[in-house]
Order: sequence, then C-alpha cells, then structure tokens
Amino acid sequence: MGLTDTMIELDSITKSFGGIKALNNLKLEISRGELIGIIGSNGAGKTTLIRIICCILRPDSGEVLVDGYSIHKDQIKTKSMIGYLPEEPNLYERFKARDLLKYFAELYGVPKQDIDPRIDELLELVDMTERADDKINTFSKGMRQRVGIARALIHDPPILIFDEPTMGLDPATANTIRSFIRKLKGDKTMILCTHYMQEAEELCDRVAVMNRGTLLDAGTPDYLKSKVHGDVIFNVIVNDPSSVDKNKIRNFKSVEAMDIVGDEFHISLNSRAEIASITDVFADKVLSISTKEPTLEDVFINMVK
Ligand SMILES: Nc1ncnc2c1ncn2[C@@H]1O[C@H](COP(=O)(O)OP(=O)(O)OP(=O)(O)O)[C@@H](O)[C@H]1O
Repeated sequence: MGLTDTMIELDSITKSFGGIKALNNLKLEISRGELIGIIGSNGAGKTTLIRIICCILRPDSGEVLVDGYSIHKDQIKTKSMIGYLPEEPNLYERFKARDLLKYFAELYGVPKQDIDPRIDELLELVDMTERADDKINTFSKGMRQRVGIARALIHDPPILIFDEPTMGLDPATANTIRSFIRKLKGDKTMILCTHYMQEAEELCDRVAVMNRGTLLDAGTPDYLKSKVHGDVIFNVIVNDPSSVDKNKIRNFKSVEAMDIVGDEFHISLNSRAEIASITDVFADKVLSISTKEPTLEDVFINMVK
C-alpha cells in the first residue's frame, strides 16, 4: 500500500508449541527502509517470529501487517514482498547456482526477459559469477550463504529477512556478507537476527532485545547502551576477591553498580575521576585492570540476566 512509514506491524503475536510459549503478546513496528536487528538468547523466539512474518508458521493469535496487507488475508501478496535467508538455506544440492536462481525467478514470476540480466546482476553482487555453472553441492558454507542471499533477492522484494547470516563463517566471509547487507541499507527494509552483538551494533539502525518470547526493549544501539548504568565499565581481576572491601568500593560517588564474577570485578562508573582511588582499595591483590565503554553485549547481558 505504501501509504505510511510503517512497513511491518506486529500486533500482539502469541505462539505456543505444546506447553512452551515461544512468543508472548509481541508488539513491534518496523519502519520502511529500516534495518532492525533482533538479538536474544537461545530459544528467545527469534526464528519463530521470523517464520510467522514469512507465513511459514501461523500465530495462535495476533496480526502481522506487511505494508498494510494482512499475512492472514493477503498471504500471496505479503509473501511476494519478502526475501528470506533462513539459518540454513535449503538449496537444491544438485542444481547449478544459475539454474537454482532461474528456478526461483520463475517461481516468483519475474518477467521472462528480466530473468537472465537479474541473475547476472545478483551473481555479480554476491561475487559468485565465476561459480555460476557449478553445482551447489560443490560449494563451501560461505558460498552457499551467498547463493542464499541471491535467491532471497531474486524477485527484488522490498523486505529482506536474514536469520543468522554469518553464523559459522570465517571472519573474512562474514565481513563480505555484512558488506552485502550494508549495500542494501536504505533501499530495503531488513530484519537481521544475530548472536553477534558487534554485528548488530555496526549494521542496525535499531535493535530489538528478546528473551523467552517477550520483547524486552527496542531502540538505537546508543539508546540501549544509555540504559546500562554508567559511562565507563572498570574491570579489575584480583587474586583474592573475598579479602576486598566491597562496601568501600560501593561508597565511591562515581560507582553506579558492581558485579562480581569469580575473581573479576565489573564496576560501572559515571566518571573516570576516582579510578586511581578505587584501584588503591584493591591494593596488591590486583592482577589486571582495564576500562571500556559499555557495548551492546553489556546491554544484552544486563537485560537478559
Ligand atoms: N517446531 C517446534 N516445535 C516445538 N517447539 C518449538 C518449535 N519451534 C520452536 N520451538 C520452541 O520455541 C522456543 C523458541 O524457539 P526459536 O527457535 O524461535 O528461538 P530462537 O530465538 O530462534 O533460538 P536460537 O537463538 O537458539 O536459534 C524454544 O523453546 C523452542 O524449543
């Protein structure tokens, strides 16, 4: 319909599998042209949510609107607007890359005269031109992932959904996949499910944090980071944690929170002013000290604990 800024609207989505509530009254609006990351612990409900948006699963209750169209009433329309790269793209192993793309282009009704140029363009985009006439079963995981991306893009959908697109890839190939996603930014509305916090932080306009079927919060990485106490995290590793005077540390004005994990102290500070004095409390027990700005990983650990 293209009349509003909202491209995907999830309204009160609930889904259970037997006794397990995979999604619990989930509400989220995704804007046109936005790249939203979904992060969450294992079993949080990310894949279930994606499969509902792609009409692979039916929710028990709630509605999903894709560009104003209901996934229940206008399933063919909404499906045609989405390109989906599943966690493990199920590519037809005995097909050659080019033939696979041709098959899906025909399936999605790409006009006949557009098919070959579209395939050439996509093979170029994912850097697979040289392997276009090789069979999928001769490809590495990274190459399959690239063909999977080309397949998701074949009908030029306005929405792309990626489920763990860089999982199990070497760092260089993962970077190539991230740069494909970056190239598509603004042009497409995209959902990226990932366990890599740095990936979400680098790529996404907004990040939604899920835990046990519930959406805990959604916002820009900066907004989410501002929710973690303090501007600086001061980490101290000591050789005898029980002998450290914890109250003395908590009484410093700049200390907002303190977490102790084994022999590591994670102290959230609102300024660096008292770092030297706090270090003195640890005296000769200090093995190492470091400081860092809060990251999305800290947000995640904080929110889901
Ligand atoms: N087909 C199914 N049958 C039974 N239970 C399911 C099914 N699909 C998902 N679940 C359950 O629903 C919950 C959410 O699973 P989901 O795969 O959506 O999580 P996820 O956030 O994608 O997890 P991960 O990060 O591990 O991929 C889990 O408890 C899972 O066991």
